[in-house]
Amino acid sequence: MSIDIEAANRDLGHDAEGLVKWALSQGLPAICTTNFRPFEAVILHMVTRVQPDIPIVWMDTGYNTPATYEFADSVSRQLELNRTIYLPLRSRAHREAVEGPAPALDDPRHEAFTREVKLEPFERALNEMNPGLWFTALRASDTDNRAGMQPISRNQDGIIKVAPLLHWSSKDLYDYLVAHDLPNNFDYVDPTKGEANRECGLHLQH
Ligand SMILES: Nc1ncnc2c1ncn2[C@@H]1O[C@H](COP(=O)(O)OS(=O)(=O)O)[C@@H](OP(=O)(O)O)[C@H]1O
Repeated sequence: MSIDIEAANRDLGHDAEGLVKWALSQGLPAICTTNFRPFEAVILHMVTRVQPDIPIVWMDTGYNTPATYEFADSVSRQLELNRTIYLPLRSRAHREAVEGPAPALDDPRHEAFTREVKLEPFERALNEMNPGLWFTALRASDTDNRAGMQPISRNQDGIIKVAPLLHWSSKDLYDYLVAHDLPNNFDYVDPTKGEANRECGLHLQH
């Protein structure tokens, strides 16, 4: 039976938990990516309530704050996440010894840096896990590109990408954390993005 994405977007577009249940009932191998940015416990809690052992994929660029590493471990323990970490092929120490600190956004080396620390590890994760369904916590307010998205789409790899929280506000996310007694992490930076309302390329290419 073919999957009717259009009907699901129409019927469930603003119902985050309904989207998660609909997606996981399609019988496809699923993953959820996370970077442990602010409010990330919401998506992690929501997907694991329906499928406790769903693979959680984190590309650790090597450039997270100590608070993000602590948060990643404590929320993984609290939710008993089935987490797999994908690391770049070269360590941060190695890269910095020969190339120096992370290049700024306007540095011509920035694109290669992003490919090395985030895109290649993600493509390796896709090759190894071969998911048919991919949950992310993208939000319409993140970037102009995301403002034009639907919560469910099929990406260029043929994977059904689901963003259950696409239409949620920060207040909605905050209220969910409080209601479920979940932690938060605001001490977060991503050297591939520089600014929060930028795309690093992961969601433009996949
Ligand atoms: N490092 C890393 N590891 C795993 N997953 C990651 C990573 N970076 C981005 N993502 C996925 O992309 C979602 C949006 O993240 P960002 O806007 O912060 O960054 S990006 O520009 O898309 O890379 C992000 O959404 P969240 O689910 O909110 O984490 C993830 O699904």
